[in-house]
Amino acid sequence: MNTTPSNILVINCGSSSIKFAVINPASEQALITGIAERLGEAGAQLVWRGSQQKNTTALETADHDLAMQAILTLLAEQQLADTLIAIGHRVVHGGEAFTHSTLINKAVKQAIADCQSLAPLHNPANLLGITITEKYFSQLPQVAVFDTAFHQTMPAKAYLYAIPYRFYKEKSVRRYGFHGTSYRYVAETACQQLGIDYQHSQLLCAHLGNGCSAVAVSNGQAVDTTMGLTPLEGLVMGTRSGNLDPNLFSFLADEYGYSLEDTSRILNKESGLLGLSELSNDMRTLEEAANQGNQQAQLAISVFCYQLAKTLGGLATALPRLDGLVFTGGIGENSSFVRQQVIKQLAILGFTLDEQANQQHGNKQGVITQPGSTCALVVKTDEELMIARDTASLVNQAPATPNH
Ligand SMILES: Nc1ncnc2c1ncn2[C@@H]1O[C@H](COP(=O)(O)OP(=O)(O)O)[C@@H](O)[C@H]1O
Ligand SMILES: CC(=O)OP(=O)(O)O
Ligand SMILES: [Mg+2]
Repeated sequence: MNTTPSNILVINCGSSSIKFAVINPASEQALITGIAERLGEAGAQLVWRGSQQKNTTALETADHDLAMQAILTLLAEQQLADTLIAIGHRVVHGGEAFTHSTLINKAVKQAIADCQSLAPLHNPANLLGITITEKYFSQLPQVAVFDTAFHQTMPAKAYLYAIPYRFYKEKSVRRYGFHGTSYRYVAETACQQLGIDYQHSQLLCAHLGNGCSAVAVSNGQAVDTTMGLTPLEGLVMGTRSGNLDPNLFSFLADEYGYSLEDTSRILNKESGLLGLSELSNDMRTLEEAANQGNQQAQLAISVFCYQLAKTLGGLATALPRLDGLVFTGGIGENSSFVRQQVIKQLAILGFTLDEQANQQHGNKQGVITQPGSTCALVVKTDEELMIARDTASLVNQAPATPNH
């Protein structure tokens, strides 16, 4: 094994999980990937994969701190701890302060903390991940890679809400957009696959995971997107409602006596596919139930697909032409049914599905439309690789000592 330190530890710290990967930036290979999940509950566990099969270790009721210790022990056992040169973190909300990834110092941590209320499901956990890794890897530089950064090229007509302008001037209330790290990766990869120049490409990309969003990318720059001030706006998601009438807050207050907090929780955690189906936030579970005749599961999927197609149609107006529609994220990469429904609904944009290719690309990359159709394709996202690339490039330019 090459013992010269050269690898990047990538951390995506969520509210109940820590996803991690060790990636060699030269070969772009992941040497280990894993997740410490169900943190804070009974049944917390560490699931990881090196060069061989999947391994699972029970963590009892570990919190984030204990989980990080377990990850560190694992990396030491796998002889990877001493090969690290830096740590890259996914940070969901960077506000207007960050247009690119950045080395983490005190001021950066403060700026991330300042955005906590704008991404309450994500930023507090991301910051916790940074604080904990600083404790265990105090000698290593750390980098923050923001979901919002890619969208900072949007023009004002796309990012402003039609509310009194002072809210933008005083508190930066605007549309930010998320999943930018995924979009940078899939948009570039799609262009490579289609043999077109990224800097002169016109793309729509839909990242459909637990959170779902879409973006219009013109000449390599984001020009409009669906998520907003927070990751609640836009498409129907696993547990998030996406777009609705903001008067719902006062309606539910009058009718049910719900506080702002109650309705906010409902819209973020109890809505979307879960709320409509009253069964699950997981598309796989819903597709199985729908196939067995569960009508609410069928309804939830049809709302998801219709709203997605309608929104993509709207986003297409931000582009002068359309070179490709990219599906990515767990649903985008795996659900041939969702892709089929969306492409059919978008016939007006010149899409004709290749049914066989769509089925075959169940879990692969490739074009899923017929020759002569507007192109749609599946690209497997790799946010971890993007984070490793950004981290390696910032660390290579930076002074050796971190500035915590
Ligand atoms: N084979 C599949 N068919 C349909 N949906 C799938 C399939 N595999 C994964 N998914 C869905 O992908 C979603 C999770 O996406 P993922 O990108 O892994 O989430 P996260 O945002 O947490 O990273 C879930 O709704 C899951 O059901
Ligand atoms: C911003 C966002 O929704 O992220 P995720 O899909 O990881 O929940
Ligand atoms: Mg994801």
